[in-house]
Parts: sequence; C-alpha cells; structure tokens
Amino acid sequence: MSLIPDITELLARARADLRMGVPVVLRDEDGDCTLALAAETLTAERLADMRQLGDPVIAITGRRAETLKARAYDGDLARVSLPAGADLRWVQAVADPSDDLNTPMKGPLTTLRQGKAGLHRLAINLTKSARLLPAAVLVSLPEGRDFAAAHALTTIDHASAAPHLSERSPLHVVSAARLPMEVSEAGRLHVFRPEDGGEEHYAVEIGRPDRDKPVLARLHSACFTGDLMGSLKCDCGPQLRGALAQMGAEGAGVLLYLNQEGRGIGLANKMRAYFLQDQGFDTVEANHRLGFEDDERDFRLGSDILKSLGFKSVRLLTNNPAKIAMMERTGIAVTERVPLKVGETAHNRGYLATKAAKSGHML
Ligand SMILES: Nc1nc2c(ncn2[C@@H]2O[C@H](COP(=O)(O)OP(=O)(O)OP(=O)(O)O)[C@@H](O)[C@H]2O)c(=O)[nH]1
Ligand SMILES: [Zn+2]
Repeated sequence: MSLIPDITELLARARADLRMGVPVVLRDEDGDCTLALAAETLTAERLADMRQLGDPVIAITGRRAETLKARAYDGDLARVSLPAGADLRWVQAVADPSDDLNTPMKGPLTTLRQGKAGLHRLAINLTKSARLLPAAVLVSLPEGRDFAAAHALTTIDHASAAPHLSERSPLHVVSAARLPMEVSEAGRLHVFRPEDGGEEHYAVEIGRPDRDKPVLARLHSACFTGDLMGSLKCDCGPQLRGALAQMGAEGAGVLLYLNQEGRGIGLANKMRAYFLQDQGFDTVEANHRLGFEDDERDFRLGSDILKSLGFKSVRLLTNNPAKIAMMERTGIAVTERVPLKVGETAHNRGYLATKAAKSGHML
C-alpha cells in the first residue's frame, strides 16, 4: 500500500519530531522498544513523564564522553545513567559543553556496561542528522508497539533503517535556470534535492564545460558566516569568490555549493563551537567537546552531483586532501589539484594552522 510512509519517510518524520521535542519509538531486531528524545529539545515535563516509565539514560558520543571523563564502554558512545535527582539542567549540561568550564564537575558519571546499545546509537545518529546536539535521552518501553500507537508516535525499526543511515540518499535535479553573474554572464544554477527530505544542494555551472575534459571544479561547503557575513574567522568567503572568479576568467567551471554548514554540524552547533573557541579551544577540539568528529561532511555528495551533470574528471580547487581522495574513490578522476590560497587574516591564522596540523590541509 503506497499511502503508508516507507522507512525513508519515517526517518524524515523522526528527525522532525526530535527537532520539535517530540519523542520517537525505536525498535530493535529482537522487538525491544525504547522511547527516545533529543537532549537538546527535551522539556522538564517530558523528562518527568519519562521517569514514570522507567530509568532513563542519556546516550552521548565517545567524543563527548572523553570530555566528561565518562567511560565509553560502547566505544563510539556512552550510556550515562540518570541519577535520581537529576533535572533538565543536569541533562542539558551533559549534552551541551557551553557551561563545562563553569561547572567542570558533572560527575562522576555512571555509564552502563551491560545491555544493548544499538538503539542508543540510532538515536544519536538521528540527533546528528537533525543537526541537534548529538545526545539523546532514552527509556525502555516494555509495550513499545502499543505505546507508540496509543500516543501517535513515529516508530523506527532499526533493521529497516540501518541501510539508509550509512548510505546517502539519491539526489535529483528539481530545477535549473540561467543565472548571469558578476564573474560570468553564462552562469547556470541547478538545484538538487535528496529523496530523504534532507538539505538541497546546488551546482553553479559557468560557461558550457566540455563533459569529456577535466572541468575546473570546487566543492564548497556552506558557511553562512564566511560566505555571506564576511566573517574573518575562516577563509570561506574569499575561497568562494576566488573560485568563481577563476572559473569566470577561464570561461568554464562548476561550483558545487553543498549545504553542509559547519563541516556538517549545522549553524547552531557551529556557533556553539565558536563559543568554545572563544574560551580557547581550537576548531577541532571544539567539535570534539560538542560530541562531533572533526568533520561530519559526506563529500560523496559532490561526486554524485558531478556524475549526474555528466562530468568524469576534474581539476579540483582545494587544499583539502580528503576531498581529492573521495573523488578518486568514487570514480571521478582528479587530474590536477588547483591550490586555493586566499583570505588569510589575523583572525583566521590559527584556524588555518589547525586545519593544516590536524586535518592535513595543504598550505
Ligand atoms: N564546525 C566548524 N565548522 C567550521 C568552522 N569554521 C568553518 N567551518 C565550516 O567549514 C567548512 C569549510 O568548508 P570548505 O571551504 O569546503 O573546506 P575545507 O575542508 O577547508 O577545504 P578547502 O577549502 O577545499 O581546502 C564550512 O562548512 C564552514 O561552515 C569551525 O570553526 N567549526
Ligand atoms: Zn567559513
């Protein structure tokens, strides 16, 4: 019956629910169910109601656990049990590092060693893809199926969801039109939309690049602060304009504008990272303290879009070796790396040095 939402649609609904602070029910391979809420959007009332159902735990990433000095028995994540008197502020302080320096002693935190962690991992995955802090509060539900039906909650079956969580969603062009630009009057913008309800991405084509020759290409990740506000903390704005100018001068090129703001953590989390940077942490440390990896982007999106536009090889404008490696792995040949060194300022010198030292960026 096609009128019932499929798993991709249910996952999109679950992400929206978590962003709104609505619980979702997660079911594992054994039929065991758990109620999950994002720590960031949890309310005191819902926390109290969760306590009525059992003993809630907070799932945090291994990165966040490291900062909190909590033992992560599940490797990439830790299940922290909620002490009897712990209130909403306590939960939020476990999830959100902004107050870490004022209240360094949250623990000692007790983390679970026994039992399954699959649904906790799923919950963290959903909070990340909803661009929330990567932390969720869960409580197990003995009668999960009935509870979900009685409360009109979205239910996600882990086994059906798993293949969709590691694979990226197919992208389709929804529209394209001529876009005369300062750098070239022969501009064209293509809008790509994924099937999973996620962010749209754009391709700006300059001129009419020959599909059989390597095209001058840039994979640019969205940076609201740098691209639009003229932020001095990074080099994104000058890189964006520099890449477009070079394409305009050569008369051909393609710039992919990928909506992976803040290296894939979203603008709200990037501003949380900036707040930590103001306290002295570098760009990578700030991501880790929030519970994220250094870089949460999926550059394979870029090769999907290039292929769908008919390109097979690129002269890639980048200083990031991970972008080159991904292109080669996914079947787009990189015939040349074109350096993009623009926009160094007194404010971003440390940021650029950290990227070179910790993320392997070429100077
Ligand atoms: N999390 C986080 N993201 C940041 C920070 N500063 C900039 N960004 C994001 O980093 C990304 C930079 O993207 P790119 O310019 O494609 O990146 P790059 O990996 O440096 O590679 P090249 O520019 O090609 O050399 C954008 O998504 C920015 O929003 C930061 O301090 N923290
Ligand atoms: Zn930037």
